[in-house]
Amino acid sequence: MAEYETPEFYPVPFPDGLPTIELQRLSLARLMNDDVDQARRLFEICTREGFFYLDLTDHPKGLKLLHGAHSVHRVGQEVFKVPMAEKYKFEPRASYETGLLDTGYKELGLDSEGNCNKLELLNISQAGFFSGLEDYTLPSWLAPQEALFRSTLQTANVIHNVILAILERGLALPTGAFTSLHRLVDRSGDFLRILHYPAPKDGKPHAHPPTPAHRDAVSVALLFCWQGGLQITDSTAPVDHTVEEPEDTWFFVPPLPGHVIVNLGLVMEVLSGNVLRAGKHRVVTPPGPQGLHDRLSVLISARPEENTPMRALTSPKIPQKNPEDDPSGGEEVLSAKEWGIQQVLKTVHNIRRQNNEPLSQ
Ligand SMILES: O=C(O)CCC(=O)C(=O)O
Ligand SMILES: [Fe+2]
Repeated sequence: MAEYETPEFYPVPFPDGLPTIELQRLSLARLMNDDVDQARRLFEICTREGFFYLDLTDHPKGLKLLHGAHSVHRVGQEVFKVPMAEKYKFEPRASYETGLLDTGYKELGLDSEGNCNKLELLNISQAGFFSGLEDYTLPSWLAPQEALFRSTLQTANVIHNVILAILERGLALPTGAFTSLHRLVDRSGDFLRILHYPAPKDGKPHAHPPTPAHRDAVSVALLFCWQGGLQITDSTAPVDHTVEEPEDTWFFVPPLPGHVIVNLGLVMEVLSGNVLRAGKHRVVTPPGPQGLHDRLSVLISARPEENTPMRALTSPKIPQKNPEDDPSGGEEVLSAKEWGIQQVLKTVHNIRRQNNEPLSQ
């Protein structure tokens, strides 16, 4: 068995016979070695489904990230056991309701005893550690993991930027057009997130997906998971949730050992004038007997520096809006921070609506 394999994270195999999608597999080593064909495939995927598997086992940076994610998984197995009252003390930023969900604890569903029964998140802020602009202190039950979180965020930032550099070349943008907006030290909403989906107590799948259909309000997301549950859709239903995607348009993306699932976020749609596409996805209760086990995932996402104007960049490959087509004189351009808060709030409200909970809590 290869040293990066972690069979203990896979309590039950992914069941056969389910609708699954075979995402393309790209190689980190080939992307990092400027392999032209591999870069072309990456660009094409990002103009279509916006989801792919990235093999991390063929490059030292990839192996480093993989080991980091495994260690974070082990941390996740322990830290969610901390009493709820302690977890609530690790607060999200106090802007609007949720801020950018880049730091702090958040649960999305409680049982009658006040314990989380659906989904809880721990967010660790990259800017908190690296921007030098804040005094970022983790609660005592997370503080021993600071070095692990720092090194995992740092390695992920390198890989985010490998992908962003390929996308800026594909769009014929000047070198640095994307990467200079995603520096490790920027003030941004970048985060490392541990997600915990407790297994339903009655053993039956949740009536509603614990994470409903959405696209991430980020630039690039790196998702590690070990249980099934992640699904993507080929439905063209609008993302405003006025129309539900038909059930038969959802396909499972099974976890693949040694690989991270990469998905492009909505920021890249905006900056590329919709040439690049963010992948719509959701997370349902893990299928079959996997549903009897808690699900943990680790998500490491890059966002642009918080003052970045959220509008299309200029390039011959990016269709430019003609101001004469817009009698209102153009929409207000939000900063990455304002825009991100709006997007996160939409997703959180959608979860609450689905759970029949009041919208502000
Ligand atoms: O837990 C997962 O597998 C995905 C979570 C997700 O989509 C998100 O937090 O945006
Ligand atoms: Fe997501």
